Amino acid sequence: MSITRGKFKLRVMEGGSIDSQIVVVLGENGTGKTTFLRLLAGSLRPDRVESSDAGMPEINVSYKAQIMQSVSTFTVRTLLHRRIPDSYTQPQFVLVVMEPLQIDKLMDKPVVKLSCGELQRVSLCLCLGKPADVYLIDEPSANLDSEQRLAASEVIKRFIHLGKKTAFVVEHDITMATYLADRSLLICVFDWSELVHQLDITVRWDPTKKIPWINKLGSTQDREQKAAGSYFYLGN
Ligand SMILES: Nc1ncnc2c1ncn2[C@@H]1O[C@H](COP(=O)(O)OP(=O)(O)OP(=O)(O)O)[C@@H](O)[C@H]1O
Repeated sequence: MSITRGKFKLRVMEGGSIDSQIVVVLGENGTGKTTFLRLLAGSLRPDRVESSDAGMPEINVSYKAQIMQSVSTFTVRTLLHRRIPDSYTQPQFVLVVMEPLQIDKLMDKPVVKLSCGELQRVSLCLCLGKPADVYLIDEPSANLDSEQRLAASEVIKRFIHLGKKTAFVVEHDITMATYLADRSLLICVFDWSELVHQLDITVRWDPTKKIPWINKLGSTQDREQKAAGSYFYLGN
């Protein structure tokens, strides 16, 4: 499937994941990691879906956004009670998630007064507290100090493995990413212009398939594009 947002285009190829697996999504800023997670979460719709995706199963997901904001005047306790009423009192969830994230210290604070790091811990708790098969966690280490980053990694790892769930985690902190990853997925920008020069090929836009297409070596199109110095021609 693919999605276009302004000048940015992300193409996602078919893949798979298994239970008890954490897939860490890596890539430079702006390469589309959040866009990929939001596609999986269903909060963004692809503008093109290949036929092989047609049988994609409906997945029950829980998503933690990268940018968290809250103007809620509720206390953390009220928020947990409203959003994850079953999980937040469940002994195993308390032990595996809430205690290591030190949520008990935040219970009586109004959400609007939480620091960014505190809000991050509460957001992670809310995400994991929602029953789901796949957890989509965007930058859980942002705003956390090194001790809390370690705690957050352990929480995610134990929760996903114990519950035999699947997680896709976007992470820039390489220590945390290495610790978390059962598997890694690199989202990259493919620099065609560099590659076509190295291979001495030319590429044109195929209007029917709506993809870039490599010209046959020595063909009229290939020779014309080389003569014009236009190795990678995508039209106007
Ligand atoms: N609403 C939008 N309209 C136009 N372009 C957008 C929109 N949202 C995102 N983009 C662009 O899509 C590209 C991918 O954004 P995305 O947030 O998915 O990247 P990212 O890999 O998560 O980045 P980061 O590591 O900085 O969080 C960026 O170039 C961004 O500017």
